[in-house]
Amino acid sequence: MLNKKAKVKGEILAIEDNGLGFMQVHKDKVYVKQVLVGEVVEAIVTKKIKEGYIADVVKVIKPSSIRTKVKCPYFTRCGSCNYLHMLYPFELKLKTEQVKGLVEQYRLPMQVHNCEGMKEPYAYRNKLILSFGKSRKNEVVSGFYEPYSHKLVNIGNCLLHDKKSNDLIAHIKDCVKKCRIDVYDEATKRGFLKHVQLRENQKGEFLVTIVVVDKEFKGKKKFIDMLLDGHSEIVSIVQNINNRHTVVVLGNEEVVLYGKGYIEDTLCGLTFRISSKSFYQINHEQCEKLYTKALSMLKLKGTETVIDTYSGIGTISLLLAKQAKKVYGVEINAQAVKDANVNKEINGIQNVDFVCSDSGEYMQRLARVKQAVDVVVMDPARDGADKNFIDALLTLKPKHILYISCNPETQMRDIKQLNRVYNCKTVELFDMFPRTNHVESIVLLSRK
Ligand SMILES: C[S@@+](CC[C@H](N)C(=O)[O-])C[C@H]1O[C@@H](n2cnc3c(N)ncnc32)[C@H](O)[C@@H]1O
Repeated sequence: MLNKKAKVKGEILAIEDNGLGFMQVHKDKVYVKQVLVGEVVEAIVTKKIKEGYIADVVKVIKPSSIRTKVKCPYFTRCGSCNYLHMLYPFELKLKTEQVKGLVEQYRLPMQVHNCEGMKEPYAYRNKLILSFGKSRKNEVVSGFYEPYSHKLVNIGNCLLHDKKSNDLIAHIKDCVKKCRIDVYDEATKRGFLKHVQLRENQKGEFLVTIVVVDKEFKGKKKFIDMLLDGHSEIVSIVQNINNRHTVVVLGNEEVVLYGKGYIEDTLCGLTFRISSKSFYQINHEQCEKLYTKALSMLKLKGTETVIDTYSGIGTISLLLAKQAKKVYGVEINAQAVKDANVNKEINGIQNVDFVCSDSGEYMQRLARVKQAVDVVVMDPARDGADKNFIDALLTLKPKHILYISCNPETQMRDIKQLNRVYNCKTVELFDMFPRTNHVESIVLLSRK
């Protein structure tokens, strides 16, 4: 049993899927931030978790040869990146090895291909959420959260965002201060401004979403005028109202304060409208590679009916439409479905229908009427698919299932259940989130 602030010393035996280095200290498991396999380190315990303890590294006694100088001044505190201290080729290798480990753990007969990285693995994020809060001294703090904590780290430039985003963050912070906007304090649950979400398209245009606790926005005009002054890259500003005291960033209600309330982006040759509440892949370059690979893996003939589940704003559905007879996109977020229907119009595509539904329930409905389905594409959130969904797949038995995931752990868990009916040969990995412990993965399952 270790106390908080206990000093521990030892060798890092593995890097876990969550990016933390594993160290055994007598009977205790200690997970150390920002270390590498084989390193001998001294660390200080900061938190007790179910599996053991979280610790911060104090001194690297024996550094790894793949350790590199970190270029970010916030790295030791901020929770956005966790692999900045590792040479990038080794990050790709680690991600590949970790997925191989999962495949072995679930005893799946699959070959894991090397993770496809970026040439320049920085400045790729097209979305960011700047959170606001107060320090103990009651000063305004704005930035990203520390990992495993609700403490905010005051961020200046972030390496994962381009110069335009970083400049806009600085400008927004300045406007908040100058307009004396009351920021939200998590401790007292008081204050007005919680977060600002930025979304950028390929043209460098921004949709700015201001998340506040109330519809009444005192000093709104002055704030908006100041935000826009000299910043023509802001094409729209939306006020999002979130008065729930939870970790969920966006509320349901929105008011458009400036512009159209959305931005448009081009991806794989199509145009997509994106609203603040809709999902859109955060790495444009890698997303194009991912979608291109996904489509080529399916080898559609043009005669198939495809169900694209967890379809977001319809990106995959609309790309698939060119190669299939009919596509149905299924998405739970009503705003995303609205965007998807507009995207269908913008791109002049007719053979796609979008349905607002829970994907598991939708699939169950198809299973009850024994609907013939050729192909199911699934791209769920990190939790993976639920029992309803997997059971329906096993009843419907489509010829192919293409499973895209941002969490290979839940993806392999789900594939294990499908494996008695489906063959799966390869796992394709794309580094959608360089310098973090996350990776995107695709598996094609073909009925035995
Ligand atoms: C990882 S995103 C993928 C979106 C889209 N395929 C893309 O590539 O842009 C997952 C999507 O699933 C949606 N979603 C989450 N739970 C769902 C559910 N139970 N049923 C249907 N959609 C769901 C989310 O709103 C989100 O749009």
